[in-house]
Amino acid sequence: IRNISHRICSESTTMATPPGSEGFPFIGETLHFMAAINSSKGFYNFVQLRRLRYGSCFRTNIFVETHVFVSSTESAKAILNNDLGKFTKRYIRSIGELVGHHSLLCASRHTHKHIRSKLTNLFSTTSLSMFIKQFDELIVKTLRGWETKGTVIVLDEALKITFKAMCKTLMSLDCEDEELEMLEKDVGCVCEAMLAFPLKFPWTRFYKGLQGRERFMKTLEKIINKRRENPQEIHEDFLQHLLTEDDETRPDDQNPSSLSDEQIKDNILTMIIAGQDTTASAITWMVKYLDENVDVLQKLRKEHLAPAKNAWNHSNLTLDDLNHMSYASKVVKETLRMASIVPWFPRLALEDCEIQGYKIKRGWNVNVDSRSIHHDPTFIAFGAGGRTCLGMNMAKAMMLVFLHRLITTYRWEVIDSDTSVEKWALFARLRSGCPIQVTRVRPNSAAS
Ligand code: HEM
Repeated sequence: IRNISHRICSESTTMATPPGSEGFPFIGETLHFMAAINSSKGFYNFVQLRRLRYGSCFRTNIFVETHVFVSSTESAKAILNNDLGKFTKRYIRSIGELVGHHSLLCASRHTHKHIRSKLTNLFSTTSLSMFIKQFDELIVKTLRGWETKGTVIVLDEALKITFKAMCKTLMSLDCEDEELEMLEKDVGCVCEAMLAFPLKFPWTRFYKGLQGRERFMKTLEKIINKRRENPQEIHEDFLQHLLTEDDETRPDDQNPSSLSDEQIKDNILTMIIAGQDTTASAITWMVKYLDENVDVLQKLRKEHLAPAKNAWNHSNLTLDDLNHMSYASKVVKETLRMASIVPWFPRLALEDCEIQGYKIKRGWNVNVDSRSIHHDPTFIAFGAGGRTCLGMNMAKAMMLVFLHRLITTYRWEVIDSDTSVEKWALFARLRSGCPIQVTRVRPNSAAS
């Protein structure tokens, strides 16, 4: 990797730029990109076609900017590790406006480091253990409700569950809290606008996303104000940790280590978006893949229904239980590889440099094409380097808890095997939502 890093750094003026098409004057290949987003193959199809045509490093022009896509594992790791500080993360402008400029996803390198250090504290083993218990209770309750339904749309259910789980752990919001439903709708508007053309007219998807963001922020402000007015109330959640640290070190300008309200709010929204949609999509693909791989499902059932594992079914799951689910962990990993939920990781070149023998100019977007890389055994489902996913253990825990409770409570059959993906979705989501017919496995499990 170090060698590749050096190659990435060594600058040359005689080198060719990566192969590819600049498309039409001014708009480049934006229309092709939008057409892919609006098709059942999804926006990754745009990348895949060009990778096949031009190879593992190619160039295109979308939204009036040059984008390079890289799919060699070594170059990808060097870019993500960013040892030489040549790259910074950058999302397309519309995403920046929607999640907010203080979001971890968009902050400048220096601010990112500061915000990330504050948020990393929240993802401790203690908070993960508490999260697993809460998530398990939520799953058991939800699965109980499936029996009367017969047919369920896995994606819809998983989106509801992961949203509730994130809101509980971030802000202690429970199902009966009136804010929960409002926030869910608002976050939905924001997510749907992530890939929209950034036009601000009242009828556009982008505008509706911005309005969703505004409403979300107002609700969050109310929650924050209520907590400040009632400091005696005890809350064990991420928001409280951030606020307490903030309040204790006030005033902000005298203590640059505290996060401002704007930073806290943008990052609460970011963590919901980063954690809800991704994990729900991964759970849905996992159910589909298992339905298609009967041998794997049988082996999994053996692991989870063995009498020695009865303890898993009669009390809440713990972090230690999840650590002993060895075969299920492999299923989770393989699902993440095959589904490639985050299909590419966007970066910005801060200086002229070289990748795979091609010249990259300062200001170009350099995207790591993770979906292609996932067909290499050393895959990177949660990224690498200083931007590695903060919630990766949380996400894997959610998938394992869901998997255990599902296979020990129900047998299922996928009733629509269509593999088309949802239009406009930033993360790879099944268009059908994966409808399944469920039948109870045994009446004595924890979900009964
Ligand atoms: C299956 C579920 C998930 C997948 C596949 C996933 C994947 C990723 C990937 C690939 C990145 C790095 C992107 C890049 O380098 O450009 C990332 C970043 C991030 N993820 Fe996740 N993630 C998942 C769940 C979660 C959860 C549950 C959270 C909880 C809050 C979370 C929070 C974040 C945050 C905050 C970042 C930004 C980190 C930074 O820029 O420093 N993710 N995720």
